[in-house]
Amino acid sequence: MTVTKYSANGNDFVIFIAQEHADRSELARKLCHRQNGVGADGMVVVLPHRQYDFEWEFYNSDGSKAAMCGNASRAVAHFAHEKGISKGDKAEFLTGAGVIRATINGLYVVSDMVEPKILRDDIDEAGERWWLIDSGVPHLVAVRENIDDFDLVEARRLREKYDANVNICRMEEDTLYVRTYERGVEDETLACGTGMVACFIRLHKEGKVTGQVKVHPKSGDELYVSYENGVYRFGGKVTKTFIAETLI
Ligand SMILES: N[C@@H](CCC[C@H](N)C(=O)O)C(=O)O
Repeated sequence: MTVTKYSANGNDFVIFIAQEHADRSELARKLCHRQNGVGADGMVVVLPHRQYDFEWEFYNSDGSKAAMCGNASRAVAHFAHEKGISKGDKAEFLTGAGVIRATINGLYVVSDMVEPKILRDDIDEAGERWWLIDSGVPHLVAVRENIDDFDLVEARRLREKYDANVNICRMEEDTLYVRTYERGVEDETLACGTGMVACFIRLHKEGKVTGQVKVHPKSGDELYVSYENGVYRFGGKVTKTFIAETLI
């Protein structure tokens, strides 16, 4: 099977085309394995769809399925564009969280995110106020002055308790710094798109940001998140790292 490997600012994915839905959890675990497989945070299966350019199945590296992945949405939009699955500079595809519309400009890809849901804004844990936001998948968000000391043991506990990804973020001038412990990878990842967007949403709802901000995930790359005409939008570069013939 031929797979394409992408990195979206350090969040990496194995992508391939299939013709029908199937339970591919075992395959996701194998391909995403860092030593015995290709190695990735997630796996995307591109499937035909009557109405949209395509639809996807998204799997985390532990084989669990997720409704949405912001970074993979940008990587797969680039993949579909290159393969001619989508036409022009736009891609429209169905995820478990709804339809994503992406714009491809060279390696720079912008995704219009699904309408978010604020599930809770009153969670007190570890001396902080957390919001639980569904930006396609559930994210806990805390805003801090310092995000250098991300306690991964505590993040793991919160991830289990709320069945959510866990983010801490800091706003400094016009830049949002974000760190994310990802559900399904069960560790901190170098970037998480829906996590960066969830952090922006909290700050936006609290009136602390307007328009557009630069975002730096742990990888140190620069992306941006914005709110324009009622839509949360998220953009940054993607990297196609290799194409491989897998034997597993
Ligand atoms: N890395 C993703 C999020 C992938 C899904 C998440 N791990 C979950 O299971 O909720 C992103 O860029 O948004």
